Amino acid sequence: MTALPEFLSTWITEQRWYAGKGRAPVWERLGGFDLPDPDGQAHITVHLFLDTAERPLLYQVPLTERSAPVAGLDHALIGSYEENGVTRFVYDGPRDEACAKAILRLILDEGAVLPDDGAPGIAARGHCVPTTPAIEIRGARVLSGEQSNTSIIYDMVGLDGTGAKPIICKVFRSLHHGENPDVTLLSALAGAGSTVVPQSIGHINGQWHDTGEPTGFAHGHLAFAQEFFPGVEDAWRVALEAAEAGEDFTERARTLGEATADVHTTLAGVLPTHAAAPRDIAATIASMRARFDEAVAEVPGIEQHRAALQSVYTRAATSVWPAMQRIHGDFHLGQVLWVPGRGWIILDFEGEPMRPMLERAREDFPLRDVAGMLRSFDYVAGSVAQSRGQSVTDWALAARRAFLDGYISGYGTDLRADRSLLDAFEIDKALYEAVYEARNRPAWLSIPLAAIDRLVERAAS
Ligand SMILES: Nc1ncnc2c1ncn2[C@@H]1O[C@H](COP(=O)(O)OP(=O)(O)O)[C@@H](O)[C@H]1O
Ligand SMILES: O=P(O)(O)O[C@H]1O[C@H](CO)[C@@H](O[C@H]2O[C@H](CO)[C@@H](O)[C@H](O)[C@H]2O)[C@H](O)[C@H]1O
Repeated sequence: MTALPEFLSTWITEQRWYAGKGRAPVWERLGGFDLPDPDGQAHITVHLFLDTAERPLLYQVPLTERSAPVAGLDHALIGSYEENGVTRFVYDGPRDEACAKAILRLILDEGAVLPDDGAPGIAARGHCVPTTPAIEIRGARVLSGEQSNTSIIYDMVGLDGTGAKPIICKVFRSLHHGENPDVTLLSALAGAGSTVVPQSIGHINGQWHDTGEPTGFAHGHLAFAQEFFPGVEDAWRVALEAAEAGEDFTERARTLGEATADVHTTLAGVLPTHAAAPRDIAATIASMRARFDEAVAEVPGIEQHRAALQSVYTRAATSVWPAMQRIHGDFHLGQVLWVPGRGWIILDFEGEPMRPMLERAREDFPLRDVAGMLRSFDYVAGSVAQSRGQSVTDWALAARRAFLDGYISGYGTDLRADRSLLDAFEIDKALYEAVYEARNRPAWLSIPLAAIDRLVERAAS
């Protein structure tokens, strides 16, 4: 395939991971490479397409092309086109086992592939964690459910035929020059022996054309593979069920606080940290003010809090700020799994999807994650009130308190000593959520708006 056919462009714009909804895309191909198919039936190509219609966004689109349709693969068929009188059938790569297997094989074999346009250098290189046992892929399927990327689940078998743990490989759909924090942070945590994240298996690094870079090429992570926990529920579901049943959640909230502190302590031990300089504090306060303006633009009613929030931010600026370090960045109950026999497992260190990737890859304040999880317990109450008309405010308050207790006992700093600083971060997260809900789930907008009212009132008292 040389140019991007219309049917493929339409398909891309319909995918959950396509961010440019509501306008016509303008495509440019910045790179691509072929992966070997051991069966020789499929032509597997990973395309990197840039949409230049507005703010340029680069997408990773693995496809397979076949000369005849494959029985049982209709769900993955995107369309067909003619080339030199021959019809080519185009499939969504991750849903075609040939491509799914080739992606993981590149990681397990630490393979390297050349660009398909003759550009110099390596287009993609797989890296595998040395402790990964010798394993073979038995089957692959795409994870169902809402996702910003595309994850493939692999059933694995040991080379001696014995069972092996399944693997999940996240294929990043939106690509950026530089590190993807999900890979860097989860690899660093797993490498440091943390038991509250999945074990890492490996990742793929890629290179593509970028006239904005001095070398003419950009480099970034294309995919990340890790241990998969089958049949488990995320903490959002576990908490929701407990709240609806009026079940005490404080012990689990406390251990989640401890697990969060464990992640922060480990990250501070293995990756750079630095004391918060006046310019860091000023930049954070400026970003909070910018967030407020963004929220007002999306939800004009928030303007009523302008004066009160000015004093919240002014007061926060004079607080004693903790050191800066790498953090999760978008921490909420949906990012945590409850794994029976193992406990809480924390996932998805990609940071807030609405923040530029460069910002997400910098040191930040751990308070941001604490505030994120506090908001999430409030969301449980908001969701139960909406869906069942049931008030679980006390449940949420107790969970918030227990989470903070667990966090403080593990992290060693009493965050309650200067509650106004933590409140500033919580308000900031609720403003982010107001924008997120206004854009994605207007029916839930009242949840962050009620929290903003409450937090502003408390700050003023
Ligand atoms: N290691 C894992 N084990 C089990 N389920 C997982 C694992 N990693 C991710 N998941 C499931 O996939 C979902 C999406 O993963 P996530 O990392 O949040 O992807 P995305 O960044 O695309 O949203 C999670 O909410 C969880 O349900
Ligand atoms: O897609 P991500 O998981 O990276 O995060 C985005 O979507 C989340 C919703 O799925 C959103 O989280 C908000 O809603 C949750 C309940 O669905 C709640 O638990 C969170 O506390 C709340 O922030 C998240 O903000 C957004 O970045």
